Amino acid sequence: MSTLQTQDADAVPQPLVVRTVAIDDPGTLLDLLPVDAPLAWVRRGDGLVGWGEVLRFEVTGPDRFRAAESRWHDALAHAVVRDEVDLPGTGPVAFASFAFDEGSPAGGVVIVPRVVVGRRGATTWMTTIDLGARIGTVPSLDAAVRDRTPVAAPGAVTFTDGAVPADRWPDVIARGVAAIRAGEVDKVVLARDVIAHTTHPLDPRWVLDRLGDDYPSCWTFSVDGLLGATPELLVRSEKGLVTSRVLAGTIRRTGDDHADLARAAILAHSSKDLEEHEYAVSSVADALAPFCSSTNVPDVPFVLHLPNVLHLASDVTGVLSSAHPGSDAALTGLAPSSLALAAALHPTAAVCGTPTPVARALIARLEGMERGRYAGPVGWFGADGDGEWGIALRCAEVDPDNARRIRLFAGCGIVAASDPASELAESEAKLEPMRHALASD
Ligand SMILES: C=C(O[C@H]1C=CC=C(C(=O)O)[C@@H]1O)C(=O)O
Repeated sequence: MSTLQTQDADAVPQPLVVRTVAIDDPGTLLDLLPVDAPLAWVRRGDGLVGWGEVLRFEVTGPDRFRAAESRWHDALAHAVVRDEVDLPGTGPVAFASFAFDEGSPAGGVVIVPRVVVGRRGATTWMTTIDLGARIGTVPSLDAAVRDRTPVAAPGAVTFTDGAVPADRWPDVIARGVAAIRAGEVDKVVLARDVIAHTTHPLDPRWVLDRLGDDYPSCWTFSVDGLLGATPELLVRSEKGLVTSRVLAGTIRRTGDDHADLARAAILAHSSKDLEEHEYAVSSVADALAPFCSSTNVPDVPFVLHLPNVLHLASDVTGVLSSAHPGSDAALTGLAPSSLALAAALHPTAAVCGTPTPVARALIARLEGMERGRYAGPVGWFGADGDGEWGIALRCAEVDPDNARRIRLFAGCGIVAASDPASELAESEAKLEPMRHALASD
């Protein structure tokens, strides 16, 4: 496991100096972002945006979540914090995203921004984070965003095959179905990628603005070149309450509202989709149970309507028990952080399969693609460990060496009754948000 941070490792670590103040309504959060390395976690206009980099930790391997958490604790150990708002997302905040696979070179990255602007309902705030300085006055937001360059369109976009060409992907699915019918696994989630080539280097804000407008019920995120709008919340942990929005089971929308209502009814009664969904819900409920004194797992999913697809969805909730046997929390008396919960939940059967270890091995054998940070946890956490982590879906990764090259991802849950051609069509529907967000019209 390796970690890396922007501070000189041999130097005496300087304390973080953090100040949060209430500010007047700054308008749309995403509109505040700079072109370089924007950070975002926004849904329905609420959430956090950030920029600048006070600290950066890079982690790899099976221990990547724990390593990230311990670096964050170290950074906070001597922090000087003045928080005049005291809400989730105020005070010290770090954004992070992690690879799906423990062996992935993508590992994970934690970024502590210089400036965070947040909104929760009618309350808006700004946090400034620095190293080693004394708490001073907070610069005005106007000063912080004065020299923003206008958002630029990417120009014409062409798409080429990713690791597995689209016309060969149904074979991959067929092999997954065969493995299920042979009794190897109950469910496996298989994914593909597509490469977008833009005329101009991508301005991430172009994509984020469009995703935020088109998919307001999703969590629009941006962390270190990974951009997307995910409908799936891996876990939110806030003052002892945990929530997870589990999705699995999908049908494409037609564009005709009347026809889509009929499709919603078909989805809600599809035994293939209900089976796919049940595996995902169980994986989340089972992973949360050891941490919770009580959980609420809906018996029946609801249908989530997105502009491109309809999903079967279940909101699983729980109350954290402060100390479960055998845990760090049992020793410390502290509840697990949101990142510890995300680590315990990942990978759910919405992105991996059932049983998890066999599905993971099957993905490695069949998929023919390095997932990178696609399908991994992405989100933010604060000094008290509370935070929100989505599953990085409906997303794309900008090539760090070529901002005209962007990798888009989509995957599908496969069960015994899955049809390869239908799954290819479903993956196209899941690519639609990013394809559209990249278009210049
Ligand atoms: C793996 C993806 O979606 C998951 C989440 C919702 C529905 C899914 C499905 O119906 O297959 C997938 O489990 C993806 O969008 O890349």
